[in-house]
Amino acid sequence: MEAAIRIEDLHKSYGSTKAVDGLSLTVAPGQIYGLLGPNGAGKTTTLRCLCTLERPDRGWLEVAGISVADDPRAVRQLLGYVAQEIALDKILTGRELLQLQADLYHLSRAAAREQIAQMLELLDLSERADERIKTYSGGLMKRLDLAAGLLHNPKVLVLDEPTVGLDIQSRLAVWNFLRELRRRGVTVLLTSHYLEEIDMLAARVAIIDRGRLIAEGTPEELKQRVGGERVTLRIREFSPAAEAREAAALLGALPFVKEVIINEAQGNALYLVVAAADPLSTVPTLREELTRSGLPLFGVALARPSLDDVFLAATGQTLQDADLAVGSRGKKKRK
Ligand SMILES: Nc1ncnc2c1ncn2[C@@H]1O[C@H](COP(=O)(O)OP(=O)(O)OP(=O)(O)O)[C@@H](O)[C@H]1O
Repeated sequence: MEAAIRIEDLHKSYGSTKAVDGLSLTVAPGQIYGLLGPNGAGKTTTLRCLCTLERPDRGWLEVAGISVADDPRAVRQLLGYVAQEIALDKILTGRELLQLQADLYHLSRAAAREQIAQMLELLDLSERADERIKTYSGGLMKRLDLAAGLLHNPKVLVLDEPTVGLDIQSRLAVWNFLRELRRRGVTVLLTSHYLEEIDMLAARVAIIDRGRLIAEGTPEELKQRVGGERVTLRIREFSPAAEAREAAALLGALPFVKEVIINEAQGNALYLVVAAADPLSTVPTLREELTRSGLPLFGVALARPSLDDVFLAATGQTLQDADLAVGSRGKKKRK
């Protein structure tokens, strides 16, 4: 079957910043595909290259078998793109904005009326459709933005952080909307910071960091690949690095400990992957081992593997920590 989206060896730099560094991925038709990664990982740049808004330095991009470089107009017809920032004319009512969008896409009057009614319904906007956009909450604006992106019935919908900063009611509306699109066979490529969201909605996920693919598969596969139960130990609230290394070597030698990762961003907490049916049963042994070497134990937490563990296993930090690290380095704003 022909892929809905094919990205091969995509490269894009801004000056000395490598935003995307050799990314490849394939999205099957009708699939919801998640791109997960911290701030600055290159997600938006990838989407913008795919949607003809940015020219790649190198690489091959294809939508439903059509080359983005060779036939950008045809690709734009097939695609719907909803950017992270909302740019709506707030003087208009929701319905007027959708009508304007329908005119831009040259929809017939009848088709426009039907599509607009459907989209308003789908995104739970009908009640507010005839009020001016300036009276809408952020969540309502985002939903209207999504409706506008879908008006021309694209086969492939590209969404950049569709739920970031939304209240829970709007997030639920967007999730229901995505599930409905899946039912209708629309291919969706979406980025998110929210691990649970991708875990719940996406058939496959690509985890990217610094412009590179670090893991790809179904959420289940990825979680199984990192395997094991998780035990997070804090020796102290903030442990010196040398002490954390000593404890890691000590605990790493225990037969049921498969892996130890030191999380610098979390006060050198130790993330242990343990082979035990009940991870709680390992805690007394871990504690004894620390006590024997004169080390204290500040805190313990247990968890099943999550997509964040996939990121942690590959990069040595959690997604949230990676976001904070980028935040503190300062991120250039898109013009
Ligand atoms: N127009 C631009 N000019 C200069 N640098 C840019 C531009 N666009 C992106 N970058 C840089 O490229 C890198 C990747 O940015 P990008 O926005 O693609 O990441 P992202 O994963 O989408 O992050 P976020 O989740 O914050 O949107 C970052 O270092 C960013 O500062």
